Amino acid sequence: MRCHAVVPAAGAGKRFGAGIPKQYLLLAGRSIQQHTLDRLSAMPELASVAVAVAPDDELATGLAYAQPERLRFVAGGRERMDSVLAGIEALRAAGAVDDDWVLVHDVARPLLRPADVRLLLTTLDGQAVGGLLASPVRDTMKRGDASGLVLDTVPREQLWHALTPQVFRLGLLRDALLQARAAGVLVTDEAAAIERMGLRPLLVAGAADNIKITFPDDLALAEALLQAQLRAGVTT
Ligand SMILES: Nc1ccn([C@@H]2O[C@H](COP(=O)(O)OP(=O)(O)OP(=O)(O)O)[C@@H](O)[C@H]2O)c(=O)n1
Ligand SMILES: C[C@](O)(CO)[C@H](O)COP(=O)(O)O
Repeated sequence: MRCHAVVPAAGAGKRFGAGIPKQYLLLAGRSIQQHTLDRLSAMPELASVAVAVAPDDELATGLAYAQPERLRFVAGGRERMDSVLAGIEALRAAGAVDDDWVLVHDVARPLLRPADVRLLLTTLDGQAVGGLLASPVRDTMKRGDASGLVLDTVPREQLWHALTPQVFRLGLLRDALLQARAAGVLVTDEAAAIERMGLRPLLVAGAADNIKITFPDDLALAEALLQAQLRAGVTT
């Protein structure tokens, strides 16, 4: 299966509130962005890597990456789905075709295990629709109202945390995202756009340490998880 990667990396990190986009914060001495892009570009299973950065981003191309020749930086968009579409268009302009697979992975998830990428790609090879890494919900889930009072308890059986990568055929994903955008629907992951078409992506259980750095306390957690990954030898 010929597979390319798109890395949405154009976010502002508002929930983190660092004053700079969170992907440029340091994790064990290197930026979150460098960790994520180095892990993806080291994977021969990925034919190319398109990175969608903010149009006014002046940091991305000045950083030292392990394999910079594998990275193609393009201007992202106002929403995550716009950035993913921009990455897809860049892949198409470089020769990718509708039947190729595209793997979409958040730059804010630097602890992605290469073994999980291989598991996802192997599991999906031969699948019709595509799918995503996910992690089963462990806690009891509550829905709260605006004042923080419990509205109800959400049955957690068959509930998953959607992670990334999410992998679909390039043409199908492009159509799905364009249709969602045309309908004014803001999807927060690629699978939701595919689901809008009446299709059912496959959930593939991945490591729970594939966290998305979103809030300040996620950075210390990521530091600890990275050290555990290094000790376990699961970063390559
Ligand atoms: N217009 C956007 C918005 C988000 N992203 C990317 O989508 C991923 C997941 O988004 P999120 O964690 O929400 O990142 P931010 O949008 O930066 O965070 P916030 O919502 O707190 O501003 C991130 O890698 C982010 O860089 C993107 O490429 N383009
Ligand atoms: C794609 C994603 O990481 C799956 O959980 C998530 O939807 C991104 O959401 P965000 O609001 O853009 O961080």
